[in-house]
Amino acid sequence: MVLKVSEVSGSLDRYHEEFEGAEGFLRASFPSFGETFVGGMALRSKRSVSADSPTSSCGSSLSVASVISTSPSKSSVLSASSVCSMPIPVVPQKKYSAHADKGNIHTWIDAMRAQSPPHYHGDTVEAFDIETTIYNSWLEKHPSALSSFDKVIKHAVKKQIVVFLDYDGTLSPIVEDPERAFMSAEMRSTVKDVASCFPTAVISGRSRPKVYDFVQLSELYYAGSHGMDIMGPANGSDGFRVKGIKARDKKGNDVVLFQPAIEYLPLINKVTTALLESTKAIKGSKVENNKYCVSVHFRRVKEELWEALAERVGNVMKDFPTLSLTHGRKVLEVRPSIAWDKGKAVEFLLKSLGFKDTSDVIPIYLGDDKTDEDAFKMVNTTKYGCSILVSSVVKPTEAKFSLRDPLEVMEFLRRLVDWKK
Ligand SMILES: O=P(O)(O)OC[C@H]1O[C@H](O[C@H]2O[C@H](CO)[C@@H](O)[C@H](O)[C@H]2O)[C@H](O)[C@@H](O)[C@@H]1O
Repeated sequence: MVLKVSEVSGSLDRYHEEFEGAEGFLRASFPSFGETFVGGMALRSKRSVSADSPTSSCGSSLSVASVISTSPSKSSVLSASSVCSMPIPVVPQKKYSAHADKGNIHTWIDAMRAQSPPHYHGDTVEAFDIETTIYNSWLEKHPSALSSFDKVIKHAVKKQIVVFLDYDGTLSPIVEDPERAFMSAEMRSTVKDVASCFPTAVISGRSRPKVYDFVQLSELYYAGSHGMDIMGPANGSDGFRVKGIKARDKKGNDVVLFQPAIEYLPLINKVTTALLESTKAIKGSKVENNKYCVSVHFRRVKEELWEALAERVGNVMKDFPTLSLTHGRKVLEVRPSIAWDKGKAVEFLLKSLGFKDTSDVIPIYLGDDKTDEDAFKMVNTTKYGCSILVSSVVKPTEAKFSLRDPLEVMEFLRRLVDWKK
């Protein structure tokens, strides 16, 4: 059986209706949940192949050599005098849902699946055709940033491009073991070239020192913990509404360190200990402390144990009412309930770079995950902003453009460099 394009488009529209219906239901049932929930297209077949199946790493081995401290507890990059005198900025509180009832647990699990939907590699050539047709129909709404390259750089002659890069799934392929998510030497050298042409920042859910260890390029700006730990340039940051702490990196450069969730540090360490204890019996689970947030990984846990794991996470959360849960690709993330996200980090960095008027700049943001959606939204509010989702499967997204995988990301970045040169 071969479906006509119109029939497939119909399925896609029906899917969107169902997704929106589910989101409406969730909003009604859990008023605060709409802020974090994102659904996704779960095209399932009996013999599906995961979009996130382990990919071999082509990365080089990494050594710990950085301008940034690798110990989350030490601020070795800072000159002591700079740290103490600055007030901790007050960031408005934002409530996410973290109730551990069964309804929510299933919602978390569905939301995690939605971020990593399987490829619909059905049993037949026709099934493959359907998948391709549905993907192509989605591509019409989120065209490839490669085929639309001229559109992306249309205004770039007179404006300054600033590049924002997510790490996992964007610069490095998704792999089973988060400790081995290396980026390739080619990608590193490409990002280095990008940074020699445009201001470039990496914005990751990882802790800042950890993502630095993976990337190993001192010429970039880094925001770790989903933007809650930013090291940016000192120039141009004066006058910014929420000031960072003036500091100096190991090379003697002036930088600004901005950590809006700093007072949550003891709590994050406490919840990490509690999560480690409560999840240790679940085989394959992993708790990763990302300094201002904590990831609980489901990727190596058998699917039949996902509910038990989510339930344990939910039970721990009951003791931490000021923390919230969000989700990503086979991961639940515990974070402070503050109104700060990757979008705010992009805004902060743009202002820190001196772009108070965003119509002077072309921010280009590339990311693959739910938490990148906040950054897409922010970039879309700017006149020339370019938001790019990295995904080889259909996902609901705010991004205007798409790229399939880190290899296409590298090709896109190369074209940016070539265009500049
Ligand atoms: O914002 P990012 O840089 O994309 O970080 C988001 C999370 O990425 C990592 O987890 C994801 O990648 C792992 C390695 O490929 C994969 O095993 C895992 O299933 C993914 O969720 C990282 O380990 C998390 O701490 C980050 O929050």
